[in-house]
Amino acid sequence: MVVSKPAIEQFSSYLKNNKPTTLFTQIPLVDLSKPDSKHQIIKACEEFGFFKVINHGVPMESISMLESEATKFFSLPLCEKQKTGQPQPYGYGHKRIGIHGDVGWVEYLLLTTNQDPSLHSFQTFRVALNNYMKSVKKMACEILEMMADGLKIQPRNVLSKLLMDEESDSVFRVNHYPPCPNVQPLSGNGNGNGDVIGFGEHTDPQIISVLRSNNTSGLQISLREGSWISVPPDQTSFFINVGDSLQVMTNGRFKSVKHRVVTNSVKSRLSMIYFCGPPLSEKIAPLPSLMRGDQQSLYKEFTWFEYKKSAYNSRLADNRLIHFEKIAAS
Ligand SMILES: C=C1C[C@]23C[C@@]1(O)CC[C@H]2[C@@]12CC[C@H](O)[C@@](C)(C(=O)O1)[C@H]2[C@@H]3C(=O)O
Ligand SMILES: O=C(O)CCC(=O)C(=O)O
Ligand SMILES: [Fe+2]
Repeated sequence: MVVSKPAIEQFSSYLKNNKPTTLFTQIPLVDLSKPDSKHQIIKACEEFGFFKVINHGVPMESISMLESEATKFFSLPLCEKQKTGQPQPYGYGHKRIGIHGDVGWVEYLLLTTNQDPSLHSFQTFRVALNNYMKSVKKMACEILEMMADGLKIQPRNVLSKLLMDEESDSVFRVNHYPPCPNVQPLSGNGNGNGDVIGFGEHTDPQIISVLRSNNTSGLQISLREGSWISVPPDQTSFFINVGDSLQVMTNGRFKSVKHRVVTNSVKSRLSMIYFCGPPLSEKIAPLPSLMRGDQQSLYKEFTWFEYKKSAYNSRLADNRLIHFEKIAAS
């Protein structure tokens, strides 16, 4: 993969001014087999918009099968990978993320979770993917139901039903970050690895995102006060991001988490992410059962279709929700 030097220098100087901290902050850990996990989920969503999940019930075998198929795919010659189509937005992409000039040290495959035609010439990959997605979707629904319980809202499938809907607009992404030789080493940046951005800072537009990666570091999340912390990788666990849609559905009680990926100079990183999206026609608004007394919505009314359209017209680092906020009356 070739990235022009000016682009790399641009990233290096960006990172110099956005150094991650190594504060003693711990990533919230939720053990799904514990009876109090619903309370831990709520706390983590309120404080970080992010948490790690163990005892998730996704068989290690289906994770490893997908990882191995994805690794095989990314080691194919470029022309083979391009048979899955140009990312519009679905298909194989490298370096360019979206269509508005964002770039990263990454190649990826972006797919719909329905019968995506992109993988028709990669049957074993498709089988491994379907198998994996089935278990991950089940876990995501369980987490969304625990969230409803923790928020004390009824019915408990108020969020998970959006994923179960046949029309659910969920997306699946596999990212491969090849090792990236350091161009301009930075001292003391706290992450001990590359200086180049693999995937620029952003929030995910959907409800939640369910991420699994191999044991290579790179993912960082932004804390509320603006500092960045590195997420220690754990290939046996999953990481959950609160997306913009869940921020709106909780009327700002949960905040979508800003995150990014920096490259590693020695090891490659492989991540697979299930972005849990509602049906396109779904109205994204604060859940009525969460609104107390005369509490007002912080957001204008919109559908997922409207939000997605606007989001896909934005740059990665943009604040996408700002266009949908109500102007506070003074
Ligand atoms: C620059 C962009 C890539 C993105 C669409 C967008 O215009 C802004 C949101 C981006 C994002 C981030 C989370 C997911 O990776 C993604 C698939 C999504 O739903 O929103 C990507 C989009 C993409 O890669 O096309
Ligand atoms: O690859 C990763 O670890 C995270 C990528 C990401 O945030 C995304 O694809 O939206
Ligand atoms: Fe993301």
